Amino acid sequence: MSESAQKKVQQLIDDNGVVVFSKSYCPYCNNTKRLLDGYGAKYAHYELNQEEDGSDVQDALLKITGQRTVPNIFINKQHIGGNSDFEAVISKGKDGKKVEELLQAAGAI
Ligand SMILES: N[C@@H](CCC(=O)N[C@@H](CS)C(=O)NCC(=O)O)C(=O)O
Repeated sequence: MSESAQKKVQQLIDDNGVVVFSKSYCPYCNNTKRLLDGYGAKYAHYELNQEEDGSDVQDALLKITGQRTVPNIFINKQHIGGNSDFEAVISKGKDGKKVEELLQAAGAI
């Protein structure tokens, strides 16, 4: 597992209020982006199928989050999970906060 890929992942998480590790052809990823767009949220996305280090980054994500599938979503440096996890946050909130509050705290809206 590449140490630089792990650093890349951490940097993207640290530098962006919301980050979506994604694959451009993935319908779940597109749904997550559509939902974020619906809130008018700013987010970074890293398309693993379009980056040379995409498979190293995917391995790093597995190590860091225990999740290999995309989308792999972080809000305010907190791991959210995949699209279905994000949908659950939208309907139920997380740690007593609504999704809008989480996005606001992240500086995304
Ligand atoms: N339940 C997951 C499903 C995500 C999923 O199945 N993503 C596919 C791509 S569309 C995936 O990551 N496949 C493995 C891979 O691309 O390495 C979610 O809601 O995010």
